[in-house]
Amino acid sequence: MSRTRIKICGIRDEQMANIAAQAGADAIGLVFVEKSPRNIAIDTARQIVQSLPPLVEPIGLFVDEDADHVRHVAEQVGINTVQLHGRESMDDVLALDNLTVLKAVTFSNDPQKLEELIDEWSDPPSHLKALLWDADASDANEGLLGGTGHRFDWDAFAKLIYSGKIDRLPKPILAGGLNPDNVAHAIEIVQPYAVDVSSGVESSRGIKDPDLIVQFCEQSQQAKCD
Ligand SMILES: O=C(O)c1ccccc1NCC(=O)[C@H](O)[C@H](O)COP(=O)(O)O
Repeated sequence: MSRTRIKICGIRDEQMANIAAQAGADAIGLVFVEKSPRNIAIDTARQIVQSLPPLVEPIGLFVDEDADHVRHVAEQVGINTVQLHGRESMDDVLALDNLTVLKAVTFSNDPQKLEELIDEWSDPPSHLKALLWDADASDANEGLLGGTGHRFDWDAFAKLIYSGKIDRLPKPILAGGLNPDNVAHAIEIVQPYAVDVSSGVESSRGIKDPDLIVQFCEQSQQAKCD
């Protein structure tokens, strides 16, 4: 039986980072997107990274930034893994081959859009380790492409996984609209490599709630995995 990894995104201070780590999070997300309510400064991010216990991965999140900027921030903060959460292409990923990359993609029920997505991300380079599947929320939240609490059709996604059509894609991380009440059910349906949450563990926009983080991790850990 394998274990579903947990990423808590949009951490903004050391205390919350350590609550997440203590609760069992494998990774925390640090958002470098100016118009996000979860955006943090480089100095704050560096302090959070330095305060983390070993074996908890800090992940820097960017939207449509050029490679030099991403590399510069990663170096300043001391992170080795980045999440590209905009409309980045395979070429953008290839330009970051000194980093581990997670690429966010939008799940669509439209077969043609799915085919295009599969074509684009099949046979990835070795530093592209996972695709983070999120809901299409481009109209919501001031145009932000993530952290909106929107979910997508998990049953359709599970069917796609079991069809074998995305076997040549990087490992799937399930995101979008997860919270402590639905994460165990989502894991049981989809059996993703990892789950990712932001607004589902917040008491208000951009403000993380320690109790919800703990509940989210407990529920994820208790879910039945294949
Ligand atoms: O978190 C943000 O503010 C954000 C801003 C711009 C692009 C992406 C962003 N977050 C991406 C994440 O990894 C979220 O955890 C993911 O979209 C799920 O969000 P939620 O539905 O709120 O759990």
